Amino acid sequence: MLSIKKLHFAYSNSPAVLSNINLNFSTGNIYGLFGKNGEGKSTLLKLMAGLLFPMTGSCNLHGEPTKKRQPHILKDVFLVPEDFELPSLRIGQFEKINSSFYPSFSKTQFYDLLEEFGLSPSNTISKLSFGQKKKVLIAFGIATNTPLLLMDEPTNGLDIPSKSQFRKVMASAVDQGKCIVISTHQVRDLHSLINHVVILDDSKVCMDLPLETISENLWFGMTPKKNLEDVIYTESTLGGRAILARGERDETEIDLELLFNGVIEAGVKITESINSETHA
Ligand SMILES: Nc1ncnc2c1ncn2[C@@H]1O[C@H](COP(=O)(O)OP(=O)(O)OP(=O)(O)O)[C@@H](O)[C@H]1O
Repeated sequence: MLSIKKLHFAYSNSPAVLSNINLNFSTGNIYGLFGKNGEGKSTLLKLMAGLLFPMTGSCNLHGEPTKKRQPHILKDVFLVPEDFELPSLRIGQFEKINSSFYPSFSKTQFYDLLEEFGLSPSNTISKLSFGQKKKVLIAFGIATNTPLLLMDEPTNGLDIPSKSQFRKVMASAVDQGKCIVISTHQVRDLHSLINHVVILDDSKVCMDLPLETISENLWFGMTPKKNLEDVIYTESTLGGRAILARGERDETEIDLELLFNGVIEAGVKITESINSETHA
């Protein structure tokens, strides 16, 4: 669906934010996009949405460059940004004005989602809190039913019950015709939601794998492994020492936070370990 090839991007004369990025995003998947602060996650999402343009390389949706901003391409992508300004309108008015850009927009779905989030179409947006405004955008984004839905830190500003609501709402929004990409630092908010991990580090993609491949090849746990040679990365936690090790075909639940820290600290060892297993 969306294909990024040899993409380079820098802001004016600054060093490259993204360098030689190659990624493919396909329908039926929910991608988790992770990276440290300033690694270029928001920049990548904006490039995907056609809001920024690659310096070299390409970013194509349905084979056409998003940078051309053609209406028949833009109708198929919606970005829920991290920071935003919304007009001082009632939610219902906002919906009437903006829904016309998205042919598959469902007003019923939007209103149902608003209700789920405890909001009403008669609410005035400027009188809402940041978290409530974010809920309006999340609900609107899902209701656009665009084949590509991009979300930048969607759970930032949401309270604890709303984070569970977010997971529930997202799970109901997934279908085989959609591709969803969610960038976040709140990895626990994506628990059991994503099925593919993309990690950016040092301007590059350092992991791009389905969760299935990760769980087949890596072992996550708290108990010390007998065979210390298998251990790739460890870190202290309140409950003891968390361990990331080479898999033994006994699948364990993926700890996304441990995976992220492990990839940043011991990336090559992890990639080599997965490659050697998958090529065995
Ligand atoms: N408009 C801009 N002009 C110049 N530099 C920018 C601009 N926006 C972002 N940057 C720089 O580009 C780099 C990547 O920023 P970006 O916001 O994409 O990172 P991020 O991974 O989303 O970060 P975070 O996790 O902190 O949200 C950072 O070094 C940032 O300072």
